[in-house]
Amino acid sequence: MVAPPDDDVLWARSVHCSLEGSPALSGVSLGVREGHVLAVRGPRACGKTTLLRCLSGQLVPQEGEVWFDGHPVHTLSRAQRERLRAERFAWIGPEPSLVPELNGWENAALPLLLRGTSQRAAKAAAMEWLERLDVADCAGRKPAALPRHRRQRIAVARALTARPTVLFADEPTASLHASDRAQVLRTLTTAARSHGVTVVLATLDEDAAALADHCLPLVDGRRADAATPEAEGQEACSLSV
Ligand SMILES: Nc1ncnc2c1ncn2[C@@H]1O[C@H](COP(=O)(O)OP(=O)(O)OP(=O)(O)O)[C@@H](O)[C@H]1O
Repeated sequence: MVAPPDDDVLWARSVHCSLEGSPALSGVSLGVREGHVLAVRGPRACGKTTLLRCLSGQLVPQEGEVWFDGHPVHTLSRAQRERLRAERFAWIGPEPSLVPELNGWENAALPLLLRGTSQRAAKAAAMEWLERLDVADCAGRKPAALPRHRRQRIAVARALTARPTVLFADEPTASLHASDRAQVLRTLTTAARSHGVTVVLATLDEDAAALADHCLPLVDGRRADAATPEAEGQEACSLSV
C-alpha cells in the first residue's frame, strides 16, 4: 500500500465496486486537494452515488484504496468509518432529509448538538448558516410546514454547520427548480471555499460542474477521461483532478 500525495485530502486508487453482483465502479482513481470543489459528472446510473459512498466510507470497495487525510479508509472497521463520517464528513442527498420533529434551527444544529456543543453555541452556528442560505425565517418552523426548496436549504445549512473537512453532495439540487438550483449551488460552493471545506459534488448538470474547480467525467463506472483502465490504476498518483 503506497500512501497518497500529501496535498490530496481525499485520494482513491483503482476503486472497483459491485452492487448485488453488478459492477458499478470499474477502476476509478482520483485525488482532491483540500478546499477544492470536485464535480463528478455523468449520466444516470454511471456510478456517481456509488463513488461518493465509497469515498465517504459508507461502502467499502471490493478492490482498490480510499485514503482520507493520509489514512486508509478502506481498512477501517465499520465503527471507525462511522466515527470518521460523523466527525469529518457531511452528506447532502437529492432530497432534504430533515428530522420532522425538530424545527429549522434544531435540524441545522443537530450535528453540533450530537457532538455535545452547548445549545447556545449550536444555535448561533446554525442561525449563521440559515441566514447565509436565506432561510433564517424558517428557524422556528417544522419541515412539514416548509416547501421542499426551503427544506433543502436547511439540509445544506446542517451540512455546513457541522464544519466538515469534506462535504459530499449527491445531486443536492435535483429536486429544486432551476432558479433555486443555481442559487443553492453557488451558496454551497462559495461557503465551502470561504471555509476551506472540500466538496465532492455528484451532478448530471454541466452548469453545476462549471462551479467546480475540477470535473471528473464518469461513464459506465469508469473515468471518461482516463486513457485505459490499466493506465488509470497505474497513474493514480498523478490523477489529482
Ligand atoms: N443498491 C443497489 N443494488 C444494486 N445495484 C445498484 C444499487 N444502487 C445502484 N445500483 C446500480 O449501480 C449502478 C450505479 O448506480 P449509481 O446510483 O451509483 O449511479 P448514479 O450515477 O448515481 O445514478 P443516478 O444519477 O441515477 O443517481 C447502476 O447500474 C445502478 O443500477
